[in-house]
Amino acid sequence: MITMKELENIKNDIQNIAEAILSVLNIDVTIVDEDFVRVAGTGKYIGKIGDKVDGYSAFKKSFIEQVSIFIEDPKNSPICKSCDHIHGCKEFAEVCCPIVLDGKSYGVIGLIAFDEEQSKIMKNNIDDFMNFLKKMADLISGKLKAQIKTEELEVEKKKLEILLDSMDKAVISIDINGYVDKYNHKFKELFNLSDNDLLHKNMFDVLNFIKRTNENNFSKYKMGSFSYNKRQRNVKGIYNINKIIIKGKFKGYVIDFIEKKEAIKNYNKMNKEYKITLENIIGSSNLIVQTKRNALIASRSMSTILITGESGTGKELFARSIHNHSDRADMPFVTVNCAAIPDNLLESELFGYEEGAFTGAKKGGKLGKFELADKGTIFLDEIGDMSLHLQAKLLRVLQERELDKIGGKSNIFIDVRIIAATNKNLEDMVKNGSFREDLYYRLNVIPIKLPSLRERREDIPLLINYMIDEYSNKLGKEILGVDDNVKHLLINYSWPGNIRELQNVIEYSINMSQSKILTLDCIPKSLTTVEDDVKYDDIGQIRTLEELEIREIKKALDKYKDYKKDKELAAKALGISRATLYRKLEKYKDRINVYLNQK
Ligand SMILES: Nc1ncnc2c1ncn2[C@@H]1O[C@H](COP(=O)(O)OP(=O)(O)OP(=O)(O)O)[C@@H](O)[C@H]1O
Repeated sequence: MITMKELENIKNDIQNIAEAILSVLNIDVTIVDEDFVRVAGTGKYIGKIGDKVDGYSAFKKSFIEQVSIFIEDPKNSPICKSCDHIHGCKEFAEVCCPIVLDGKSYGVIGLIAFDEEQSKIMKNNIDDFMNFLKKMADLISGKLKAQIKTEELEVEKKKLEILLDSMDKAVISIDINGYVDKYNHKFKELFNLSDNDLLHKNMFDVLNFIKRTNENNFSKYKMGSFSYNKRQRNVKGIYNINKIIIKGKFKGYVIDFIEKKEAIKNYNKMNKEYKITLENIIGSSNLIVQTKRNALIASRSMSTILITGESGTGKELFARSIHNHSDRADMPFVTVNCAAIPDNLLESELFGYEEGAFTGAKKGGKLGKFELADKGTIFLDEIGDMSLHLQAKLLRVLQERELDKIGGKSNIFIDVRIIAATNKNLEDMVKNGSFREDLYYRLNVIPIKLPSLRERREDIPLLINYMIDEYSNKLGKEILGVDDNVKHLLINYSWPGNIRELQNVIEYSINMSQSKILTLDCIPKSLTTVEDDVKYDDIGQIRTLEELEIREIKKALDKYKDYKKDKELAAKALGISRATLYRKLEKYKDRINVYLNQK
């Protein structure tokens, strides 16, 4: 918001307009700003520019009410009665018009007749005079608008410059041909460049690790790594290219650069913020307690770990906790999902490549995840999905502890702890030839098998409470717990998706819940309506006769729910009388009525 008197800023333009009016109409002009200080004038007003004219009542009225005013006879006009200068007034007639922009008055422009002749001309052509004056006032407000916009843009520009300079990334913007537009201090510092090195220069000449290219294929390169060795600076790092597109038109690029050591520092910082430990893994069942104990012992060793378990059992959580308990905790923990990256990209993702390794390889080469994890831990998730070709490469890394980069002249020694995980049965895969036996033994030095949720049902109430707390906070709802029916259902469900599925169910239910206690009506229908044989697993789970009875009654009621004689038909199907069915419904009313209400 500009606060200084705006007309003052364009006073030269205004004076030119005043003189133009005089030369057309041959009548003197005076223009005042919002404080009634004269900013322009002609004739006898020239010497009075800068004077305050607050006694002019017609100007005041015009300014406040935003109306044009014509005063035919100043000495007798009611408007002029309150004017301080009424007695010594030398005016014969006057027209004034407010200068208005976006509903706000900024000043007044006035034409003053100082003799009979001028007054006559004015009176005879008053409509034209008014129109003309209005046009001139619009001209001034147009100039004012442009001036305000320019100042706003300057403020924005300054803010952006400060913002750019306070960034800890080096940033440069270039036009579509690569000519340097803006850059920040960090950019000059990173590459040891001065303003002279950059002024009117082409960035592709200054930083020749970025390939000069045309718009279409440049866009392919969204990021890359670089190695810059010039002007006593030897830096390696990563850059990101962002296209500037305005109204569908391509206007240039903004490129940011980050040094490798900074990137690693940031990576570590992010990891540190996610400092999960074994104590945070919820569960007090014998199975999970024993698994946590094994994980803690494994964390103290440098040997490779293979974590197995169904999807959603917490394999990544365990891997992170093991890293965080190890003496590598302050170094990076780098995750690679071997199933999510296409095989042809996985090799360069894992091992990186040297500059010029193949056509299309980025200048400066690429850092692999193994290098990024130096002195830390690499977590190879879904290892069972790795191709046989890459399995051979990984085996070499495990055996030699050396990285053979694509196109690399020398091998790089790596100090990385490996934790692999899979939900596949690797032994079966070894048998059918889809997983290398030698790699399997190299990975499986310390095996950790995570139990499924249904093998540790006693942990479910604990997990439910923990997740209710977590999601209530996240979703801003006050949920205190679950009712007995929900608890019963969740404990007995088979949980094929394990803890991740439980998390989803709790999040969904909290979203749906209208009360502070979760009831069956907010549980996903998929859980409450699945066939009991699916809902309950059969591994070692023995159901009570009462449960079986309830299950069969529910089934019968469900089957005949659309029939008029539903109870009679259900009783018949169950081989009992209607009276017995009603007796049982009364007995199990809590569990069966809730079930019925959901239908
Ligand atoms: N014991 C636990 N206590 C609390 N949350 C847990 C626990 N185990 C797992 N989780 C949570 O469950 C979700 C799934 O865990 P994670 O991703 O580690 O499983 P995963 O076995 O690696 O799954 P996938 O095989 O599908 O990759 C995560 O959000 C994790 O935080």
